[in-house]
Amino acid sequence: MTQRPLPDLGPDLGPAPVRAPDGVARRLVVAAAIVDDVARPTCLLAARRSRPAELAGRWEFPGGKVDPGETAVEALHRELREELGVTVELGTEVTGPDDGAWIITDRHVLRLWFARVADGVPAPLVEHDELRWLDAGSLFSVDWLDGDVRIVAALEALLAP
Ligand SMILES: Nc1nc2c([nH]c(=O)n2[C@H]2C[C@H](O)[C@@H](COP(=O)(O)OP(=O)(O)OP(=O)(O)O)O2)c(=O)[nH]1
Repeated sequence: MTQRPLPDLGPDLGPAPVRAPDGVARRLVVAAAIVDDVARPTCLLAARRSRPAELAGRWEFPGGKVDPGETAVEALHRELREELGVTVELGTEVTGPDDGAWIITDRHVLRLWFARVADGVPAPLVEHDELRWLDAGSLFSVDWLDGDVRIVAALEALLAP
């Protein structure tokens, strides 16, 4: 994925904005498709947001924004430690159609990696109030954030029955 750092974008965009193929500068968000087995995944861990109010109740991939001075992978490990209390081993990146990433909102672009829990038991510590393992047949039994729907559809094809 090509990521061109952009200067002087204003305080609201925060650090590390990237310009997506549509020319819009967005904040980079990193997240994990946590699965039971990165080599042959059969189920995926979904997380229900508890905040902010406009996103509460919607489901997403655990993760968050990259902080200044962090690499994307460092940010992902930090977010998963903070949000779920786990350490993970990363698998391959789930690349998307937008310079290898996924445009998820008009302000955010997502990079997503497969991951397996290496230590700890995932718990909804902050930002989430429920976690759920979904198999291929139940992937759409939860109300995913709008931007995630096409990503989940792509993952559906990658989950073994
Ligand atoms: N983490 C995550 N965010 C997503 C997904 N899909 C999606 O549209 N988003 C949006 C929701 C938020 O507007 C934005 C990510 O913000 P965030 O609140 O998770 O970031 P953060 O943990 O760093 O939170 P904060 O420090 O800014 O409060 O991207 C997803 O699958 N995972």
